[in-house]
Amino acid sequence: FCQTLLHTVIPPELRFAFLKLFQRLFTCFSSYCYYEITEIDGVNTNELYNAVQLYLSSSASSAATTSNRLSLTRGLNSSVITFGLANNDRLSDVFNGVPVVWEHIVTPRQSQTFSWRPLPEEKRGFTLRINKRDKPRILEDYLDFITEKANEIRRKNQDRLLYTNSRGGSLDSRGHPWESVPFKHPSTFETLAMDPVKKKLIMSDLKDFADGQAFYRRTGRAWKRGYLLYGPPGTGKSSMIAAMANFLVYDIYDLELTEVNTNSELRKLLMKTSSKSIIVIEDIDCSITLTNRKKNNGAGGRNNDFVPDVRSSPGGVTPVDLRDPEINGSNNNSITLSGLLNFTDGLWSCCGSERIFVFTTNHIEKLDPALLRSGRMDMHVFMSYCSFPSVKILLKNYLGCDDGDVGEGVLEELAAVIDEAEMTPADISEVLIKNRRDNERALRELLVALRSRAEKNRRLRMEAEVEEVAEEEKRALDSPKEVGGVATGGGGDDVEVNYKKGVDGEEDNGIN
Ligand SMILES: Nc1ncnc2c1ncn2[C@@H]1O[C@H](COP(=O)(O)OP(=O)(O)OP(=O)(O)O)[C@@H](O)[C@H]1O
Ligand SMILES: [Mg+2]
Repeated sequence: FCQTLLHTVIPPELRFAFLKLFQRLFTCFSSYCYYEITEIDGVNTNELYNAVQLYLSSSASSAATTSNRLSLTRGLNSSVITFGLANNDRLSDVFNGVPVVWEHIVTPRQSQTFSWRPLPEEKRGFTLRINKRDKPRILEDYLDFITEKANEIRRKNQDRLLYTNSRGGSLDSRGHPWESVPFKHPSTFETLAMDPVKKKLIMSDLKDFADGQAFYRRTGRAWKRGYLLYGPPGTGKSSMIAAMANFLVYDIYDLELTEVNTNSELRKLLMKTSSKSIIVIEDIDCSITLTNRKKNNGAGGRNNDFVPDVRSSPGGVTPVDLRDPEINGSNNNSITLSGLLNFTDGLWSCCGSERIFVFTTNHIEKLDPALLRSGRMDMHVFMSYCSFPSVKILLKNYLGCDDGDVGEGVLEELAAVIDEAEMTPADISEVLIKNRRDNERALRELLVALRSRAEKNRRLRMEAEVEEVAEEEKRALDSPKEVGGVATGGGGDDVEVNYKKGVDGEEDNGIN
């Protein structure tokens, strides 16, 4: 109305000045402030515009039931469809109890101004309207909140990625040492068969970690956490990593140590990982060989060195043998234990933040104590053979059987035999998958498998006991009589651990 009045009453040469004056007056008397966030800021893309668009998409999706017109988009690398504000539409929002209004304004671009890159034909922008008296109280916090929320949505909308360094040290066209594929592993904590108490403990630990930015800053600790998963093959170590990634919505970096030749290469790989990620070294005892630290101490060489395993190196050739004292002098041409430890908790480990390191092994007793000492791997998680609570989870996953669906007798029999059978969740899954069309048959077959495995274990144990007694008798006959009753300490430095025991040989509940 005002503009029409302006056009008819005011002469053209005075119109612009009048318009300016009118706008000033309007701003003075209006109780609102207006902020324009344009899509293109000069020639650059305005990050804030993208952030607002994403942030409003979450509000728009909830308004989808009431609004007639919304825009829909699906980003590159994403399987999620996002809602958005349609052109020249409005949306109300409330932040800290303060109402604000967003308007999406799209106007045709007047004339193509000179630019190094082609500009879109439309000028797009958001206008934020805030009450003047609320502005100092919320504006900055609100924009920070929007940026943070947008990052979170962006991450959730994008498929997570599984990275690998299987290309060796070579870089891609963007100078990146990691290759990636979309990560779509379906394992979750719900499907993971393990002791529910242990599971809850791990989940709350992960949650505390993800929410712990303030805690880590306050205590001066790098925002990272280390997990060591150990146990027999097929007990769910890799499945647990996938469940962790799905739970936290993190990317995974699967580090193939045999492809890394030097400590500096390892450091570069670390520097190229993003935050909110899980860095995994699987089967750490197989991918590298640990030289005996104590033995090397006297030799003058560096004592805490891993050597890439000859068997797993391409062509069976070890890049540099650190056990050779002549080569041992330089630490630049091979990967060492100290390099690996620096990787996990040295100064370099905190470039970036919110990262989880996970090592897995079938043989914890083969690992260097330096890797196991407290503070290095924050949590040692023992993945055990299938227990009674775990088998119930598998029955639910594979057969859809809840507690009430399985007869009391069958449950009792399962409980009686499961521990002695020492079957892994992978073994039990196989039996259940094969018979999944017929629940009764599946349970029958499972009991048969468990009983036969338990019987086999019993026999093996008895044979071992007989053998041990025979060995002891033989030793007693062979050894000269002990004088003075002083026993000498035997054995090496190795810490003896079996799957039922913790690192120190004490009874272990599976989590240290
Ligand atoms: N705890 C578990 N819960 C559910 N499924 C499991 C579990 N453990 C193993 N499985 C099943 O067995 C298969 C192999 O498990 P997974 O690869 O996680 O074992 P692993 O401990 O990593 O073995 P390895 O030590 O050989 O790497 C998985 O595909 C999964 O279906
Ligand atoms: Mg595995």
